[in-house]
Amino acid sequence: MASHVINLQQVVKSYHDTVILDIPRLELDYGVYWLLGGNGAGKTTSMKVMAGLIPFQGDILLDGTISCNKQPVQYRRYVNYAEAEPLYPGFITGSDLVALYAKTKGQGFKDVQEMIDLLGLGSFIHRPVSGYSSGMLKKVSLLLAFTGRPKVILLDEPLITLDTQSLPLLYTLVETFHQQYGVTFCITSHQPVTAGSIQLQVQDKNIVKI
Ligand SMILES: Nc1ncnc2c1ncn2[C@@H]1O[C@H](COP(=O)(O)OP(=O)(O)OP(=O)(O)O)[C@@H](O)[C@H]1O
Repeated sequence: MASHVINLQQVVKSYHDTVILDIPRLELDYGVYWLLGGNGAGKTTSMKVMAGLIPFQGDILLDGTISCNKQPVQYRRYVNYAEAEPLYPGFITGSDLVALYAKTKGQGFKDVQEMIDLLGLGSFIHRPVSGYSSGMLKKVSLLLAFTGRPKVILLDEPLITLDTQSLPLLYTLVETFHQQYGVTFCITSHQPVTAGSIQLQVQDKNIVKI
């Protein structure tokens, strides 16, 4: 039987003495998941834990073999994350970020220049990010989440600050990466990004399928 793409085992995340997440087990197979929950429920914390970006107790297995806590570098190579409100040092350019990601993530499924053109980033990608609007920053962070050859892409509030013309482009990228490249998505959003997404909810510190 095929392994689960993501398998959370006894995951507990606390900030100081306050337990924010307590997830005894959660198994996610290939799919597009839509993560719901009220303000402060723990959606962003869940995404950062699944991205392997913040410490937590327990473990997460990718494809049944790669442990987030024991093989963090390998794990993070295959799990991409775009945060809700991206922040980068002001002096760096979008192109610098793309070059850095290309170097660390390796050859991507899709040509980066093609995605730059698709998302309309060409006119500012060579400028320092200190001059970007929040929507421009958001587009760059989304582009970076689609670099390399991820097995999982986590998108935290990908729709906020994006203009209406960009929404269908993002939907297309998600569909393409899911259907053609076999990528599993977990997305927090106030509206579904794709039809047929599987709903999850952060409820009482746990993540449950609804
Ligand atoms: N760095 C931190 N230090 C301490 N507490 C934190 C930290 N980050 C988040 N929290 C707390 O963890 C809880 C969950 O926060 P989180 O940002 O994950 O919620 P969320 O569901 O994404 O909320 P929202 O919908 O408002 O963005 C909240 O009570 C928040 O105050």
